[in-house]
Amino acid sequence: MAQSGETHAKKYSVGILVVSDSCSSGVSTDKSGVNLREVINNNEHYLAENYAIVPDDIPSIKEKLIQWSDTVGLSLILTTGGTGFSPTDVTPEATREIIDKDASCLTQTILLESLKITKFATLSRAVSGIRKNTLILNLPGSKKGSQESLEIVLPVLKHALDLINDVKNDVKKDHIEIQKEPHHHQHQHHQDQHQCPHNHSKSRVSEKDMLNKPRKSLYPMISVQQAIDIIQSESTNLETESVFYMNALNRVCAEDITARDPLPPFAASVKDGFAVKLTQNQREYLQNNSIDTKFIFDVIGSSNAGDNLINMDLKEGQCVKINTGAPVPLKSDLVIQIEDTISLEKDSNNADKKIEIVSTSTCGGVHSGKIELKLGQDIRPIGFDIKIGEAVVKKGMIIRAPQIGICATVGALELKVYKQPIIGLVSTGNELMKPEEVKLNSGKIRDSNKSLLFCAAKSLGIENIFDAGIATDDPDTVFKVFKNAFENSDVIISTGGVSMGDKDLVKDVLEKDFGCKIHFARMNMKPGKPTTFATCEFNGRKKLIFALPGNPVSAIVTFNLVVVPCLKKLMGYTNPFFTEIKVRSEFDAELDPRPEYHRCWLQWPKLENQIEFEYPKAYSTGNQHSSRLLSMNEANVLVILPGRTEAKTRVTKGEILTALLIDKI
Ligand SMILES: Nc1nc2c(c(=O)[nH]1)N[C@H]1C(S)=C(S)[C@@H](COP(=O)(O)OP(=O)(O)OC[C@H]3O[C@@H](n4cnc5c(N)ncnc54)[C@H](O)[C@@H]3O)O[C@H]1N2
Ligand code: MOO
Repeated sequence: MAQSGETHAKKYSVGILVVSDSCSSGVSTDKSGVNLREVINNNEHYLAENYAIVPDDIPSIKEKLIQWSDTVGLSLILTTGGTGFSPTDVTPEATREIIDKDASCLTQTILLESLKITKFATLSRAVSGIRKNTLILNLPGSKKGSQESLEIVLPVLKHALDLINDVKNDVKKDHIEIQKEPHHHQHQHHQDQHQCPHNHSKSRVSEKDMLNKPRKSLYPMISVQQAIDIIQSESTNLETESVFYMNALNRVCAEDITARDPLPPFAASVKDGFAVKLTQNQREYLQNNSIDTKFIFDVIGSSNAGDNLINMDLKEGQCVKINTGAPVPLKSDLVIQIEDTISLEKDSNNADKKIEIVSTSTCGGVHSGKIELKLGQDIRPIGFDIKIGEAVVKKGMIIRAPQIGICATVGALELKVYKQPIIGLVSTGNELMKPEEVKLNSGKIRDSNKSLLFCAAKSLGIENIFDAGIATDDPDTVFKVFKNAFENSDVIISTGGVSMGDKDLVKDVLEKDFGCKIHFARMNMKPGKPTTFATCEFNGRKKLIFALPGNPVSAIVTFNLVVVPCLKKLMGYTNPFFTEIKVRSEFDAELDPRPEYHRCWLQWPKLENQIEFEYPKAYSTGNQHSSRLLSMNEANVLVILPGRTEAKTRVTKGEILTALLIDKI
C-alpha cells in the first residue's frame, strides 16, 4: 500500500485499467483511461501510478486486477470499459470473481446520480468491491461517462480508502468535508458501523464502570528491567533533520562530520620565538656534540599569525621572528622560543637583527648549559590537530560545547541530527491548582508534577514540551486533556490517576477512548508501583504514553528510571541508560517487599586519607515517603535497596550497594 498513514502528504496509489478489445489491438486510441488518469492526478489525495490496456477477456482482466492488488499493492483500481450489455462486456464478471468484499453502494450511488443525467445509466452492470486493501471500481467506457461517474464518488473515496487501510487520521475532518460537498451522496456509515477510536467528544468510560472495577489489579507486577525492555522495544530512533550547528546543542549527531581542511592548514609555530634554518655545523652538533659551534642567526623578517610567509627563502644561519600560531616558513628546521635566545644586534627600531640560542630550557627560564635541539621542534605540522577527511564528530555523539567548537573549526554549519520528541504533559486530579495560585482553596494542593517533569525533560535538552492541561477526575475531562496531548505531542507523560481508586481513570480512558495497548501497569519498585506504559496510533502517528503515579517522588523517580532511557533512545543516544556505580551505605534502612530506589547524595572520601580504594559514601536524603519531594533535594543517586526476604530484612551502614547516577556528582 502506498499510503502509510503517517502523513497526509502521502497519496493513495491508483491504477487505471482500460478494458477494450479495440484499444488493446491498436484499432482505436484510449481516451477515457488517459482522461481518468488526469482527473485522478489533479486530486491531492491520489497518484495514478499504473496504467494498462487489456482486451475484453476475463482472464486478462483478472490477471491485471490481481497483480495490481496483490503484488503492486495499489490502493484503488479504476476500470473503464466492458460494463455494458454487449456480449464482449465482461469487466463486471472478471471483477466479481476476484473481489473479497462487495462495495455495491458505490456503484448504486453512481447509478442514482447518473440517472439524473441519462436514462441509459441503467444499462450499466458495473461492480465495485474490495480485494485485500485495494478498492476496485468499474466505470463506463466513454470518456464523459467514466469521468462523471468517478466524480460522483470521488468525495467519499479517500475516506473509503482510509477505512480500508485502517488510517484513523482526520476521520472526523473527512466526515465534515464530505458533508460539505455540494453533490454529497447519502453517506451511510456512522460511528456504529466503523471504529473511529478517538472521534467522539465524550469519554466512553462511565463513572459506573469505574465503581465496578475489580478490587485487585489485573495487571501483572513486572520487574523494572522487564519494564525498561518493553519500553525500549517500543521506541526507535526518531528521524533525522538538518540544523544550524549553533542550534545543535544537546542533540545527537546522526552522521559523521568530517574535516574538509586540515588543522593547522599550514605548519604553525607553537611558540613565540624564531623559526631558524640551521647551518651544516649546527646540524652536525645536534648529531654528535663534539663539534664546537654557536647557534647564531640573522633575523631576516617576521611572521605573525595571519601572515603568509610560508615560501620565504630562508638560508642557512638565517631565521625569522615568529609568533605563536603564525605560519612557519617551509625551509625552517625548528622554532626556538624567545626565552632561550639573546639579542646580539638590534636595528634602529630596536628589532632583533642577530640572535643567539643560549640554552634550551623548556620551562622558559634562561640558563646556560648544553644546547639540545630537535629538528621540527615547536612546529605543528599541517593536520597536526585534525587531518583532512577525519571524522571530527562521530555519529551517535551528543553535541555539547566542544563539538560545537569543533564544528566551527571545520566549518560544518549544517549538522544532521536526530529529531527530538515532542512531549505532552498531563496532570490529573481534582485537588490540583496551578502553582501560580497564591491562596489554596480548601482540599486543594498545587500541581508540582507538571513543573517538575517539564524541567526534568528540559534538562535533557528537549525543547518542545507541551502543557496539555490539568484533568479533573471525570472521564470526559481526562479524555479531553489527553486528546489535547495526543494532538500536540508524541510522548505523553501524565501523572496521577493510575492506582486502584474509582477516580483513577487514566488506564480506562487510554484503552477505551484511544484504543491504547497497555503494555504494563505495575512495576515492582518503590516508589512508582502503578507506573503504566501504553502505546497507540493517533492520526497515523505512534504515541508513547507514560502514565506515572501522582505522588511527586514516584513521578520523578519513574521518569528517571524508565522515561529518560526511552527519550534518550528516541533522540538517538547510543547508550540511553544510567551509569551504575557501587557505593558504601552511610545509613541503615528497613527493607520494603518491593526493591526501593533510595534517594541519596554522594561524598568521596578525602584523597589524602585514602590508603586503598574507597567506595563513595551514600547519604540518605531522609524520609523517603513518595509524597515528600524534599527527598530529591541534593539527591544525585538512586541507591537500589533489594526487596525484603526472610533472610534479609534491612541494610546497615557500611554495606556496598548499587546506585544509579541521576545527576551531576
Ligand atoms: N488501594 C490502593 N491504593 C493505592 C495503591 C494501591 O496499590 N492500592 N498504590 C499506591 C501507590 S504505590 C501510589 S504511588 C499511588 C499512586 O496513585 P495515583 O497515581 O493514582 O495518583 P493519585 O491518586 O492521583 O495521587 C497520588 C498522590 O499524589 C498527589 N498528586 C497527584 N498529582 C499531583 C501533582 N500533579 N502535583 C502534586 N501532587 C500530586 C495526590 O494529591 C495524591 O496525594 O496510589 C497509592 N494508592
Ligand atoms: O509506589 Mo508508590 O509510588 O509507593 O508511592
